[in-house]
Amino acid sequence: MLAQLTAAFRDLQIPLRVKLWDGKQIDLGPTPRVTLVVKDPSLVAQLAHPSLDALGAAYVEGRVDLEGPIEEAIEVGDALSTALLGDEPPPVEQHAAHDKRSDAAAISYHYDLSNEFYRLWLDRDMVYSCAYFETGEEDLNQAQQAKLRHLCRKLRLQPGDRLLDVGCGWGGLARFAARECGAQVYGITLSKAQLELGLQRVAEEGLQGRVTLELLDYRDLPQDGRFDKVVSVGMFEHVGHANLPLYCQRLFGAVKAGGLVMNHGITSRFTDGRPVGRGAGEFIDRYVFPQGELPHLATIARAISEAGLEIVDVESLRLHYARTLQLWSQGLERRLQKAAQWVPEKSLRIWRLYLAGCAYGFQHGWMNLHQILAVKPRDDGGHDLPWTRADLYS
Ligand SMILES: C[S@@+](CC[C@H](N)C(=O)[O-])C[C@H]1O[C@@H](n2cnc3c(N)ncnc32)[C@H](O)[C@@H]1O
Repeated sequence: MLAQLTAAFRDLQIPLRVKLWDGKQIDLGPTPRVTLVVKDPSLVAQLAHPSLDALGAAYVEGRVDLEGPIEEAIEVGDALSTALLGDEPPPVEQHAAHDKRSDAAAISYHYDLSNEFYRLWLDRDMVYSCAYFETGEEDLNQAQQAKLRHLCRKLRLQPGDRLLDVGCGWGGLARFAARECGAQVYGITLSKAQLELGLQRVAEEGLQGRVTLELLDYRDLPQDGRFDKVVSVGMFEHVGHANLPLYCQRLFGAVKAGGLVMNHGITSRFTDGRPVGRGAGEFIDRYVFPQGELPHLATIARAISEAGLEIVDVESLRLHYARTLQLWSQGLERRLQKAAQWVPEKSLRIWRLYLAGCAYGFQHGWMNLHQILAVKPRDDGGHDLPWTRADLYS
């Protein structure tokens, strides 16, 4: 078996050293930058067919260790996987059925991990979604504030506007919209840990009269058109293909006629929503976002339109998310020892791979990020948007 592996690795020219359990070493290229320490002989067969899921699982389960910078390990892992498996896209996957109970469990798994852990590498406001860079040189705090401003501008938020924030996280956008734009905000999340810290931060800023945060599933949103504007940021990735029509109907039912809806989230590269990256999608599903699904822009655009909303503006921010994830990953890598105090070793290994891997995936176009702005037209077909986008950049 080992001879097979050595033969498979020959001539690959990848800067990787494989250190085996018995002390033997195989260098795949002249100047290895990353070392894969294989602790378990039964892994040899998998190494000859290295899907990113199998490689990631071996690291998460502690059957291999990595030496070298995490972003280089991702690059080398992808090179190895591409060399030995080729670049065939995976088959179309079956999409999961989603219900409130399984969605709540999936959300708790990810977001209730530890507020202290997330605080270590997110920005001050703990915004957990793609930031917005005007030059690419900004730090995370600046870029997340710019993102919140960009969203509020696109929503043309006015003092007194009633804003619904679907999937509000730790409440960064809700507080920004109340503080900077004078909006009345109602935010919902399914994560108890997020809600607890979110409420604490609202109170610390004295915004209790203007920001209400609650634990609520989007399926239970009021449907009487009471909101002037609706925003959903980094949330619809949890909804699932099967429920996209229902999700969009709930947004439609929540907003008044003439009101605006912003859906900001990750979209798939493939129109049929199949996962990308030789097993990277399976890894994310298994360890990072159980039940997460990425629809293509065309799929979410169809669901939004069929719900009765009219799409008026779409912006791709793929490279903004690559940069955001790179900054998150670098932040975590700088604080690994502290992070280990807040989460088990297995979780730390998962989040290290997830952040560095997604930075790489966005950079290489495995997925995209779209902000989709829509209006709920009034009966006469009118709405209140200005004629041009000039106000966004003034
Ligand atoms: C990636 S976080 C984004 C948080 C926030 N919008 C931000 O940008 O920082 C996704 C959010 O969606 C929420 N969420 C996911 N599924 C939900 C559901 N079924 N109902 C309500 N909220 C949900 C999660 O609880 C979490 O707050």
